[in-house]
Amino acid sequence: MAAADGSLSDNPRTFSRRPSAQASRQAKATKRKYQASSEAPPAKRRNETSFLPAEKTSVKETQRTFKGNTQKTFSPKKHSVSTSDRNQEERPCIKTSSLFKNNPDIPELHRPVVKQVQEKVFTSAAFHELGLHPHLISTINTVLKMSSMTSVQKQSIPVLLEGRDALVRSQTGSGKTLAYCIPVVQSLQAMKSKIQRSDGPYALVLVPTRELALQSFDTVQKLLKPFTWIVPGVLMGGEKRKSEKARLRKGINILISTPGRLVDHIKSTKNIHFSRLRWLVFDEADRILDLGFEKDITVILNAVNAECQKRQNVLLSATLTEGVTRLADISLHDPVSISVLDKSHDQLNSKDKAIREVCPPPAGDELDSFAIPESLEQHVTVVPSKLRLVCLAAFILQKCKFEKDQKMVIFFSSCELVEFHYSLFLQTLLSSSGAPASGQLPSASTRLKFLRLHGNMEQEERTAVFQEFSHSRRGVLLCTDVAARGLDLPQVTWIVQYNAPSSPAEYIHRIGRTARIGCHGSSLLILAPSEAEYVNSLASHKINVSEIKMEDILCVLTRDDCFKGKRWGAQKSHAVGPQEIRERATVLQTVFEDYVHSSERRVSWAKKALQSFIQAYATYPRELKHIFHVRSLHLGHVAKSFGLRDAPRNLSALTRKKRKAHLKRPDLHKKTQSKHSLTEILRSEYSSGIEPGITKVKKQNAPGEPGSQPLWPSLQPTPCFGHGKTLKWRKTQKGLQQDSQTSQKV
Ligand SMILES: Nc1ncnc2c1ncn2[C@@H]1O[C@H](COP(=O)(O)OP(=O)(O)OP(=O)(O)O)[C@@H](O)[C@H]1O
Repeated sequence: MAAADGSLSDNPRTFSRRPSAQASRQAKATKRKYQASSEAPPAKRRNETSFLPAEKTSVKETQRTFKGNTQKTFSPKKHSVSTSDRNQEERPCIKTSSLFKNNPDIPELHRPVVKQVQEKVFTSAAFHELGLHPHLISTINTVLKMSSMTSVQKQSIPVLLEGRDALVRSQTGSGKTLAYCIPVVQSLQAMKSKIQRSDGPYALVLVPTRELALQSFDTVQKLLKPFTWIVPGVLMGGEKRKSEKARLRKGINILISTPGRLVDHIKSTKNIHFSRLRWLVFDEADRILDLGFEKDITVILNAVNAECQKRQNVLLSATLTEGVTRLADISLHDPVSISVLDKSHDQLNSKDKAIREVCPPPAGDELDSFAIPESLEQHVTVVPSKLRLVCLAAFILQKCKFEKDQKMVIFFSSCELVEFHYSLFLQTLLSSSGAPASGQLPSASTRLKFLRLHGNMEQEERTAVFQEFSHSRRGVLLCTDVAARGLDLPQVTWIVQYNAPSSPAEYIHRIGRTARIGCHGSSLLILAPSEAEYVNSLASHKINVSEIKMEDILCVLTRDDCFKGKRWGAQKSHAVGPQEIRERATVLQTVFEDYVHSSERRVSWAKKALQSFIQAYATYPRELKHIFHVRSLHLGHVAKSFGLRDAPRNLSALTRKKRKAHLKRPDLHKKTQSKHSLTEILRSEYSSGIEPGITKVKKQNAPGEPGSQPLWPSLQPTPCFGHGKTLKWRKTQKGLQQDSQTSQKV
């Protein structure tokens, strides 16, 4: 049964069975792991499986639901079940409350049209004009298949070849990786005394995520093809430390790492020396500071400074925000500011001036805007909370089922939300695609393919997903912000932001996963009516979005006979009206609710996802609190978007239970009270993967009674950490030290 219907089970043996071949690779990886550990899933997976429902709905059953009546009511189906499920089954008909009643009005978007800042991507200048080693030029031309430079490369490479430090800003997907990799390789291959592997690192590149580390490593490896004596290497969380130690012992000359993992090796490995270091590169520099990595950066800078004073330092990002000024201040020497935005670069002696030009103060009107690729079309849709889930599903179907070769990335605010939607869509949307209905494109059923990526996954699976999505021509990747930075996923056509980002910089990086290097791409931001004001906030950063009406998205359901209601079932052709759209949306919502309510475990799983959503919602920074505040959410309506029929009454109990468990572990309790707790809990994808486990619970007040009242007036969300804070370092005799007062600031 489990294998045939491909649904999920919490039995570790069957857990890895996925409904389609698409996930078989991940499944094998997971399975191998379980076998290796006497069939017990690893801790993270164990948590994950506990989220998963115990029982399965067969494909047949799901299809039956899809083809059901207009679904004002539905009869529960027979599941092969446990006692708890039988209780569910014994229930009489359950009413699906109207999705389209009692919703708040969708406000007119008075969208201010602003002139977006734009940069020219390509130049006519060729790489051979740079005076590089002929083998390096031919590698760029033949292996990377590139001939002309991008604007940022044309500006940065000569400056870095001159030996200067630089602070580099250019739009997403404009070729910043090569802008630093080419000078690093050129300078190291030209060193008079030939580099030996055992010399250790000559270049250290720090990146915020493991996937980005792998990607940068791949680029460096390609460039080094003709220079086999220079050895590149990557260190990242989630990999075996022992094998990394062995590689470090043998020697790595260009070392690419995430900060957490490098710190771990600095502290515990004797084989890492920086005495020969010539380059220190911070890619996605602002993000590295934004994620609570500042302590790690302090350790790294102290270790590097202790052994080597003379080196070139480079900071790069598409959005160099305020926080980066401190890092620039302590790590750059007489830097050159390179900003494609200005279409010029200055070779200034004044560090302050360089920083100010590239990294403007946030209050600056013109200066606090970000360049957006010209070929990127940005959209927004305003959807009442009750309709969010059907609207997202309809959008996925519209693009990825009814259109050819669409590759979509959907951003969520937490790992739990990714897991929930991934499993839900696999079990509902994918099952429905098994049998194409009349009117459906013949190949449409094979087009839907779901993948997910977040920081709670095992590294092996993370890497497999990243590779699979990179090489795929189509598919839907559900992910957290772990995929927002730097990842070069080819041919992504749509970016969807299901949960709004916490800063304009994050918005820019998320949408920047499409429309790379001159390609076309589109983005969609989904907002609730109470969040419509966010459009103005984006406009104040010169970000222009055009509106897509919710009805135009839901309209696609009329193309899919799976969602036909009873009334229309008998009629062959009829004009498609708003009533039919509403009925079909209700059918789809019922499919979700039917699935979620088919067992108590699934209901509890949906509640946990809802809880995670609320927790993430409480972390928006102060300057966005007037738009995104938990008090403006309606619990009953939000619950619908998790397939829950009613506002949960026991969320507080869930929270209390978790809190109790939490208090039993004083180490975690202490952690929760530290300023990093929330950032780490919610953005755990950035951890090096080797820290002790962190409970994903935030201390909070007990929620008030759910119902028609606005959500949880008693909940006082913990102020957000990690947003917009300025880091302070002091230079002391012992090296750099973080200003402790600043680190307490929230
Ligand atoms: N000169 C070039 N000609 C053609 N393609 C290029 C050139 N330089 C880089 N690319 C390609 O452009 C894509 C984007 O490059 P890269 O990932 O370095 O962008 P980025 O500016 O670092 O983006 P982000 O800000 O999102 O990290 C990559 O696929 C890369 O191979």
